[in-house]
This record gives sequence, structure tokens and C-alpha cells, in this order.
Amino acid sequence: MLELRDVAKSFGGNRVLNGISLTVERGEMVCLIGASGSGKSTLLRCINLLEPIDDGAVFLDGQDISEPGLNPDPVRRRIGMVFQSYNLFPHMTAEENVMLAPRRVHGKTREALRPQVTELFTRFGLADRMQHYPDQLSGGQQQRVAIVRALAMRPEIMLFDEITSALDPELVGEVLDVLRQLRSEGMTMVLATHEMKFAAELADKICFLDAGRIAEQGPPSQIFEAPQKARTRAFLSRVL
Ligand SMILES: Nc1ncnc2c1ncn2[C@@H]1O[C@H](COP(=O)(O)OP(=O)(O)OP(=O)(O)O)[C@@H](O)[C@H]1O
Repeated sequence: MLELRDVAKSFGGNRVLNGISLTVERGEMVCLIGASGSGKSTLLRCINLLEPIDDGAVFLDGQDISEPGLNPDPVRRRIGMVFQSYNLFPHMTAEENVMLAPRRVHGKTREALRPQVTELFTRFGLADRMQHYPDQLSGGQQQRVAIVRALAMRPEIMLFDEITSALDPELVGEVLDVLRQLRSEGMTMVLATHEMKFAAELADKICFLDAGRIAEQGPPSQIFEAPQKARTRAFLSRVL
């Protein structure tokens, strides 16, 4: 469904992605792990066309979405992204936050959107929080609303950039449960994460990024239990 071929990206003279090739099949969960600065966020941003790539190509269902000059908006609608900081509008209720993009992009009214949006809030245990403002919600609830907001655009694939990193430890579990649920529903997902246990338990594939390259990739059993490369072993011994 998603294929990266030899993707390269530099910021000034800093080569941040250096020949990344990766495929994500429909329904798969792929986890990007690696040290801070290894390029995980940049990779996700390149997939979502928030950053133009310098070389290589990104294909979504066979279409080259990295072609210069291509209108990114239709592609971005197919690819949802959730960030570490939830970025909810503070002056809007959770429901209004979630409805904003579908109202603007699809021109739908609140009434037309309400059944779908209510269903999403209910599915993720937030039905009683729809009329709350962000400052009335915990960090975990705000992040779950941010996920619901991305899902309201009915994306085909979801990108998650360290979405639990800003949360208090006791709130991490409820957000990981949402990912667990999405996975069981068959959502295609790419996650940058430091949650190694979660990645080991649920990922179909782990990609270990090291200085802008995929140093190692494979099923969790291969990466966590028998890493082939010394740098992967060194990284895992530090974080596990
Ligand atoms: N917009 C930018 N302009 C210049 N340099 C950038 C930009 N975005 C990222 N970088 C640099 O690219 C490198 C990779 O950053 P990136 O955020 O992709 O890493 P990461 O693996 O996601 O790290 P972390 O786990 O800390 O989020 C870093 O050296 C960073 O400083």
C-alpha cells in the first residue's frame, strides 16, 4: 500500500534520510525505532508530504505521491497524522475540534457529521467528553481526541509521531489501547515510538533507524530477540 524507494532528505548540509526503502502492506503496523535524531519524525513527515524529499520516491497504492508539483491536499486526506503535541484548538470543544476539518474540507454540516463523529467518540471511550474543552481533559484524553480528529477524515493509513512521549506515564496505556484497537480493526499504521514493549508485542515489522538509514528491519522477534547489527544491539540494550 505504501512504498518508499531510496528516499533521501537533507536540511542544509545535514543528510537526515539517506536511502530509505520500506514497504507497508495494507493492515500492517510498522514501528520506527531509533535514537533521537535518527530521522524518524522526518521520515513520517516525508510520507505525509509535509517535507519534500530530495531523492527517491514515495508510492501510495502505486501512485508516485512525491512527484514535484503534485497537489498534496488529496494525498494528505488519505494519510492521517498524529503528533506528540495534540494541537487541539483550546477555544473549541472536543467535538468541534474533530468536526473542523471534515466541515472545511468536505463542506459537511455539523448535523450531517454528528452520527459519524459520535460513533468515533463512542468507539474510543470518549462519548461523555464530546462537549468538553481541551483544558477540561487529561493529556491522554486530549491525545485520544487528536486521534479521533485524524480518523474523522477517514484516512486509509495513519502515521503516529511519538504520540505518548509527552504524557504522564499513567496516561500512556489508554493511548496505546487506542492503537491496539485500531490495529485489530485493520488500520494501516506507521509509528515512530520509544514504546519498545508495545512495538515488540504488536508490530508486524520493526525498522531500526540509525543516522538516516534503516540499519535493520524485520519482525519484532528478529529485531528484539536476535538483532544482527551491533548498533541495534547497543541501542536496545540502552532502552530495554
Ligand atoms: N526542519 C528542520 N530543519 C533543520 N533540521 C531539521 C529539521 N527537522 C529535523 N531536522 C534535523 O534532522 C535530524 C533528524 O530529526 P528527526 O526529528 O527526524 O529525528 P527523530 O529520530 O524523530 O528524533 P526524536 O526521537 O528526537 O524525535 C536532526 O538532526 C534534526 O535536528
